[in-house]
Amino acid sequence: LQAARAGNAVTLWARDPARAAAMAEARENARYLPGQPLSAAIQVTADAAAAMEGALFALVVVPVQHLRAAVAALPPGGCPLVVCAKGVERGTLCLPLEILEQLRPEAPAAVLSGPNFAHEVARGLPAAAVVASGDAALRSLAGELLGTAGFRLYGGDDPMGVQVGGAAKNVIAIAAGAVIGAGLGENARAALVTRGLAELSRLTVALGGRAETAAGLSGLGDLLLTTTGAGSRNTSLGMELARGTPLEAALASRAGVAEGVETAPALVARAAAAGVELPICAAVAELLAGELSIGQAMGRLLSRPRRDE
Ligand SMILES: NC(=O)C1=CN([C@@H]2O[C@H](COP(=O)(O)OP(=O)(O)OC[C@H]3O[C@@H](n4cnc5c(N)ncnc54)[C@H](OP(=O)(O)O)[C@@H]3O)[C@@H](O)[C@H]2O)C=CC1
Ligand SMILES: O=C(CO)COP(=O)(O)O
Repeated sequence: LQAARAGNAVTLWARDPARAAAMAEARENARYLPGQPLSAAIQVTADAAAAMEGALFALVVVPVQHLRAAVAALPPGGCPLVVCAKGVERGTLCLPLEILEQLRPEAPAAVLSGPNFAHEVARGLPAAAVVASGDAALRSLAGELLGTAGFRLYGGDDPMGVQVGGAAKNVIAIAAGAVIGAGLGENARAALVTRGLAELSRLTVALGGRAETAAGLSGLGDLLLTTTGAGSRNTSLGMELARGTPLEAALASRAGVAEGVETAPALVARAAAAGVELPICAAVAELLAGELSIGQAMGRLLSRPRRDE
């Protein structure tokens, strides 16, 4: 919707032909963005090769645990990819651009991230994001083609920092939701989020990113949105867990993905491999794995003194 609003001819690809046909017919993505009409500039198809033919780039917007399968299913060659997933792949511990690098090593790629609830961007409400890549031509092309006055898109040359921010904020949001759900108050959440930002920054630097990226839109910006926005799937999941809903039931009752769930253990393992301890993210991973009760997790999240805070 934003790409069309910025004046581009857009092809929306969906993997399910029946759903693609329904969207084309209704001119609406009724499942994910109900009530938001698809403008005439948007064509819908289930044919990935047709969607990518002649495209300047493709936005890849699938959850990170499905990114490898989705990209592997794309036709070979094709256009550069701009990935919007926020998380770490379980097993491989890859960040999104690392998955793309393994599958399409020759193709330029970028990551687009920031404080951007999809339903608000879809409505054209003001927002900002960063598009980061080692490929300067791709990041400026994406910025020019997707940015508008109401959707300010900054170019960035620290894709590692941007990816770490997007992954870590989802895990910290589960912790923040748990703190609020447990009735521990706004002071506790602010303390937790600030310490979460310190974890996000440490990991960013350890993986070769820059601390200033952690303080930007894809780090602090998205952390603020996700840990305070009522619409966050990760924060609301944390709230449900704190109120006693079992993880399976909480996941079954929601429509979209909560990336922090699968990302938490992978992020902690990736950090450990880089020699970095992430106490908040580790507590979330152990809570999700059933290794900590909510009470124990709260103790770990809020009581443990940190030498760097
Ligand atoms: N929603 C938001 O506000 C934002 C989300 N993000 C990030 O974007 C990513 C996607 O999130 P979101 O769209 O909300 O997730 P949802 O769970 O709402 O939707 C998942 C989408 O991915 C598709 N999908 C899943 N598996 C595959 C696959 N193997 N091949 C092709 N398509 C697949 C689904 O298609 P189908 O319907 O056919 O199952 C669906 O369109 C996440 O990493 C999230 O963190 C980033 C910024 C904001
Ligand atoms: O990434 C997001 C906003 O920038 C969406 O957050 P949730 O997945 O927690 O809803």
